Amino acid sequence: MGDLKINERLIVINPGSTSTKVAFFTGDEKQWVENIAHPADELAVFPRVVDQLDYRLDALRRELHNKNFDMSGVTAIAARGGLLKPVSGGVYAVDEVMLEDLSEERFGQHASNLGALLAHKLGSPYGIPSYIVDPICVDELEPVARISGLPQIRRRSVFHALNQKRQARWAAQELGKKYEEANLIVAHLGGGITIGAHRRGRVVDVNNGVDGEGPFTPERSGSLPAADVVRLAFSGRYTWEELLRLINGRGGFVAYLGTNSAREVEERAAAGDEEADLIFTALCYQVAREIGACAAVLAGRVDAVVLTGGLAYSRRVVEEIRTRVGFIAPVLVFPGEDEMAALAEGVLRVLRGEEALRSYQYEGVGWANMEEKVSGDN
Ligand SMILES: Nc1ncnc2c1ncn2[C@@H]1O[C@H](COP(=O)(O)OP(=O)(O)O)[C@@H](O)[C@H]1O
Ligand SMILES: CCCC(=O)OP(=O)(O)O
Repeated sequence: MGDLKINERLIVINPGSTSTKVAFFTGDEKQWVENIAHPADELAVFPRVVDQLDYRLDALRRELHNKNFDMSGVTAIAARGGLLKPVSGGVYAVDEVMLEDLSEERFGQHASNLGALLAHKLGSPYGIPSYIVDPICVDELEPVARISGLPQIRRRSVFHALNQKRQARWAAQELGKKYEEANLIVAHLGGGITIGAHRRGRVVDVNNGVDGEGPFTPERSGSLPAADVVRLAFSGRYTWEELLRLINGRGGFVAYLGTNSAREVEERAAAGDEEADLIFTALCYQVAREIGACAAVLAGRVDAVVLTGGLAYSRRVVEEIRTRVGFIAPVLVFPGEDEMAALAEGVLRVLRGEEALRSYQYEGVGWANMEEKVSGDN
């Protein structure tokens, strides 16, 4: 008998704030990936993120058409998952309830909300099923981690679940353990920064990466003294939108130094710019402090600290963090991220029967009372 292996054919869709990435996989092999740029002036005409749907769909269809791509043989579409109700990590079939929540932006605005909507619009005319994998709303917080300090404000879990869980699996493998057996602290260090305490396969605490929790980042403010935020909000100097934009988009390096490029800040610091040097050090310091907090969450039983995302390419970032947290556990460095591969791998695990498919409409964790509209401003 010949070694007959039929590979799954997957389209992967990942909408970001200024581009939509699309890739084609046969099995685990990435055949091609394209980054469709969406210029700021073209996006500016859409009041809400969800209003960009048809515009991005046209661009996606154009790209596939230009490639003479044949949709008929596609097994499944994997898409980045956005702000939905809180759910456990895993792979979810795109269903009507999910599509409705996203169309109405019921849990907030984020470019990743468009993933499932685009996948469904692209695939359903051909009967191709769509899935999301470890969406940014993965919420595995323990009850104690949900307490903010004010009953009116509930902590929620919004983080780079897709990349964190993928890198955590790699780290566990390197340690000779299963993800479900390991205690890990994973720091995703990109334009946004989230740091999660992974206890035996569940992220029991993590800073909310879009609502201003945790370290500051190349373009986000991170946690701020609450009373000062109130003073700023009522100073008359900023509109609601401007203030939210300072927290998310125009904070961090952008606010202090006018750039969101950590690479540029590092170069400026190396060339003798003292302000750049201080701010760069402060980012690493805040990341280390958050990692320390996660070590306490895990009661000190930590198998490894994992650094990932674009900033983990920087030797200085890694060394500054390692110097402060190396006493906790070995520091493993997996620079960058490959969300397209992570999405494909998740759907393949389900198609191959290695992981159970989850249902969005029948699943949900956390908050008993979801009547208030959550955030919605990012
Ligand atoms: N070699 C490097 N040295 C320092 N910073 C880097 C390096 N490579 C990428 N970065 C920084 O990483 C950040 C982007 O991280 P990335 O994970 O790609 O972001 P995003 O969240 O946009 O996907 C940028 O600030 C970029 O300057
Ligand atoms: C915090 C999770 C979502 C997020 O902010 O992703 P990006 O950093 O890629 O914008």
